[in-house]
Amino acid sequence: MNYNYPNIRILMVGVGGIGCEILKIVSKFTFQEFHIIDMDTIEVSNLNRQFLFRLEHRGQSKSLVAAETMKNMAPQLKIIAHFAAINSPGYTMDFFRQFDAVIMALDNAETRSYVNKVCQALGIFIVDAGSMGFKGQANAYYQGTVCYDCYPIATTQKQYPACTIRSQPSNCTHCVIWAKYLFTQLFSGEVGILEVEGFDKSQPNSVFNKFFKGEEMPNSIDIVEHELIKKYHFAERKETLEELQGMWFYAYDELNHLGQLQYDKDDDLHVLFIYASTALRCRNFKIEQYDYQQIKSISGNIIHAIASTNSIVAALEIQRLLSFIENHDKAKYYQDLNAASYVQTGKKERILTLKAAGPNPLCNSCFHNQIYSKVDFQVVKVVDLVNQLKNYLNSEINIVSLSRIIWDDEDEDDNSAIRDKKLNELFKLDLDNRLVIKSIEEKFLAVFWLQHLAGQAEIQFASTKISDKLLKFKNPLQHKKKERVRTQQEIKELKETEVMPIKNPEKFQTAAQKSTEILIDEEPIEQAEQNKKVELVID
Ligand SMILES: Nc1ncnc2c1ncn2[C@@H]1O[C@H](COP(=O)(O)OP(=O)(O)OP(=O)(O)O)[C@@H](O)[C@H]1O
Ligand SMILES: [Zn+2]
Repeated sequence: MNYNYPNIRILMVGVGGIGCEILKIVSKFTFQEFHIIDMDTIEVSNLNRQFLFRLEHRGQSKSLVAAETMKNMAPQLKIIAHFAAINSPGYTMDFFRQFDAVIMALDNAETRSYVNKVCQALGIFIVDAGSMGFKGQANAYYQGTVCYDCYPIATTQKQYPACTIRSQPSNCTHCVIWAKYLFTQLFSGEVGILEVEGFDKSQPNSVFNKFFKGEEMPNSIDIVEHELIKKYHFAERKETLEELQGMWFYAYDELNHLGQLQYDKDDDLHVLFIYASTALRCRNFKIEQYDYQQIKSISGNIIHAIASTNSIVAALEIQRLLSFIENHDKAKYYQDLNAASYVQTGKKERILTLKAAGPNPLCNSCFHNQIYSKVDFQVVKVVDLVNQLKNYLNSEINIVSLSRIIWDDEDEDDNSAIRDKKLNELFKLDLDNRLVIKSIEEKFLAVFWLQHLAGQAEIQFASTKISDKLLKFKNPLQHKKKERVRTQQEIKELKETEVMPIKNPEKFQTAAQKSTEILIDEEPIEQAEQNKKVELVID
């Protein structure tokens, strides 16, 4: 393999299971720069599949260790590591702007959506993959194609009625969910669904009696004499009531001194509390209890990661990245992009690539009119910015930021409260502020990215047109895609295949039911297209 891309700058977000696989694949490649970013540190539980890390790296930064390990494996690959979250201050649009493509190797929807929004605005190509046990998915997004946010994520998590959790549990999972709400109520400072009152948090006995003793339970539990137990070590047998209380009281006391907490499935003390609380509640309601590992898995919504699924979806991401870099036949290329690959390993192995729906016209992440301005937030007033924006867009407007209306042309009273404020009273100085601008009839007009720039008193707007970074790539090896219609046999297989619903299972089903699915074969052609640059228009 000889993949040389001296003009291409890549950002990879997330250096976990999929990220490590990506690095393995690109270890023979050359890029101008390959940035990797992750805010997390290495845990022992990562080692079985994140092969760039060893036991001695425990507690160290994933991105820094990965870059160091790769130095030996791939000295030619210019890796630049960032030990930070991609959505933290400093990683602004100007940081993103330097990249031609972003590889997402993430484990959460929030970050995916954030990266998607920025890349859609800047015309940066994205490949994305996710895995969940034996199932996985890979997608690619670019301006003008369906984007990550176009269709809301279908949640695969089962929902339980609050009354079942509060007072009528009938299986151990209900008790685990209850134990997590108990954790939230006691240690996070948030109001969970339990909303139990009338106990003294500084008195563990009072808390225990409130939650585990009571007429309403089939089996009320009294506090018995017990020794504190600091660690779970009962894998071989069921623990006694004394032992469960020993765990519960130890964990309660420790957690109660730690301040506000969010449940962390990787923290043994948190899990000890959940385990003991679940087991006690199971005894309260005479429910058969799962073992420690099962309870831990349910509490963290853990589906064990499978290295081979990660490796396949990582390969699909790279395949899409290469097809982006090498392909100059744009029309066909877009068609390919509007497709999602579904992977299934394990007993039934399959990789399916299906055409996705087109962009959602109501999605403002990929709304094509994206404008920018950098001004001095300490100098410019809200009213001046709004007036110039109205002029620029030639419309009455309302402005929404993070789902909050901050300006409405029809609401003089509310506007008067902020019109003379400086921008720094409303917006953050060290981040890109993303505002959605609508007409007063609620029609999308633009996505407006507002940044602070000290000393810039004059307001100017810039906007990108659908960019053509694609044509920057000069690789002589190009591909022409040949379409063919699926055979009846293939359609039958598609319908029978179970796929992973990371996103849009409904969409997959409708796509699978369609009989005119298109498969894309690739064959090289030789024809160079002209270089075009990203167009940045400053009015
Ligand atoms: N906002 C973000 N910025 C940078 N990296 C992120 C961000 N959100 C998540 N990540 C990283 O993405 C990676 C995802 O990897 P993976 O799904 O393998 O999760 P993990 O935490 O390593 O493993 P597991 O969750 O299975 O224990 C993690 O290393 C995580 O720190
Ligand atoms: Zn969209």
